[in-house]
Amino acid sequence: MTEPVRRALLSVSDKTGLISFATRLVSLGIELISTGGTARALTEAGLPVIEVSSVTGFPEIMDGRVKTLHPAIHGGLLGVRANADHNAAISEHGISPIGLLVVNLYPFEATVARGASWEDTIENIDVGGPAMIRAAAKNHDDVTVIIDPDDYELVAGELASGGNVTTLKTRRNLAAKAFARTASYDAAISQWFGTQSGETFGSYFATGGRRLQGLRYGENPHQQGAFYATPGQSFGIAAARQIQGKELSYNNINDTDAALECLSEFGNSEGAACVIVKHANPCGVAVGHNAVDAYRKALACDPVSAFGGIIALSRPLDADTAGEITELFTEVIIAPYADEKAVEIVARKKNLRLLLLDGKPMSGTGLAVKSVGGGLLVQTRDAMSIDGMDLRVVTKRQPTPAELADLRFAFRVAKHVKSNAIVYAKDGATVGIGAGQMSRVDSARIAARKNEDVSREAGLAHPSIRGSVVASDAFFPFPDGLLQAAEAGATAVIQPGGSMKDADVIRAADEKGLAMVFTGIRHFRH
Ligand SMILES: NC(=O)c1ncn([C@@H]2O[C@H](COP(=O)(O)O)[C@@H](O)[C@H]2O)c1NC=O
Repeated sequence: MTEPVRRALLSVSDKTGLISFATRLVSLGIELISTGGTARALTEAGLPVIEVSSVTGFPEIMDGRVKTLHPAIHGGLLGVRANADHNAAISEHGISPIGLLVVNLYPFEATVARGASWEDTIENIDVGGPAMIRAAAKNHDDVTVIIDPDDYELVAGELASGGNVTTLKTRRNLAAKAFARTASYDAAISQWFGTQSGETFGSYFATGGRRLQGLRYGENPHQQGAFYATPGQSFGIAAARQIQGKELSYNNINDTDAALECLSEFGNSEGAACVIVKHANPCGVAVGHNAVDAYRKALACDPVSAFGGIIALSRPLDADTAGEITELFTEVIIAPYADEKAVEIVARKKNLRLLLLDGKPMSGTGLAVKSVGGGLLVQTRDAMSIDGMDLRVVTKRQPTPAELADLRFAFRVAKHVKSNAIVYAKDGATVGIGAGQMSRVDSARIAARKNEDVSREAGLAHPSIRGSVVASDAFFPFPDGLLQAAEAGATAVIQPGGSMKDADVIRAADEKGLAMVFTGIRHFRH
């Protein structure tokens, strides 16, 4: 039988909701113990509070590095109330049991995010807080632990209705949350140390997250899922704000992420950019004079696949673009901002999800983590851009300036298409995308065949792929893929190079009069 809470220890960096919660505790007859800043806030609010230093008989020392790390506190948290020996120790040492612990930690992740100095960052590693959280969570049979102001309401409600006792279910849930929080906190610390020392891939790897939303299901309805943000990071899909529409699904989030990552390739100087994604692959990408121009050009690549797709724009969503996008069934639109008229237009489609980044970056740095059977594959993100590559023309013919611009565009897109990736482009727009084939020749062929269908459907006299350029995410192992692209009508090629058969591939390009550029860098994406 759990004892009612008589004493609560509150030690919080984030003081959101503290006073109203503590007021409710006092009204339930619960005594408050607290550390320096928290005690000050409570006293200023007129609440009775006992300083931790009077419980420990020891002042807070070393700039607060040692304040709650004392047997009088940890004995009060860890003593098992049903254990006679523990109770004897409690009496012998004059320890007061603590039934409720409220702690949130020094803001380490936020400190790193604001680029603080080494000293400041180190001081923001909380030691006493996690020690108490772990103690209380371990002893959850007797102690309720709160690490998140969001849980104040639940606990205050249960205490009030349960005679100052919370339910075991709640205490267990809060203990699980508490251990996840300290693990996630330590993950952030260990990753930060790794990046500082250059030892990113040490013998242990820790990762953590804060739940942004539960998901109705995972990739398929029989799977469960949730979406977590990496603490301290504020970019990409996890930083986006949903303005309207149905709840995001697992696949929506995954696809929107793919769209944003691709979009992040295009700087503002390249004009407005639009990426349309279906099943994590772009099915149309373009740059244009403005958002609607970019959208039209991107859509023209594969309007059939774009049905039910994700549309990402690098410029604010305006009324023209919103009007055209809403003519087609779309799952998600994401843009940096949206003007009022555009929001109104999108609102006519109540299920259509509109997400805004509010100026936050589309992509960022850090590690990419993928789960495999029994483990995690971890790598640095593919931050290599064509702007940083040493391009080398390997054919007799040099690409024209227009071809070169399209080659650079196509290679940027190929980086975001699942391997084997082949991307045909013309005038700043994709005209054919071959994704995820086990053979590069098949990717080249599929993209060309699709373009023929699309061009016929659009009533063009010739497939628009004629006179395009082509990018390959990795080298052509043989001339066959390149010959396939030449047959489709490509006039220039960009690829990493590095195949044993490079000489044969270059010869084939020369014979067909193609210009070919080697990047020296490949962009596998699986
Ligand atoms: N050193 C300790 O014994 C210790 N005990 C609690 N803390 C932290 O001190 C913070 C609250 O401090 P204050 O009440 O002074 O604002 C909390 O984030 C809590 O996790 C500690 N600080 C760091 O380790």
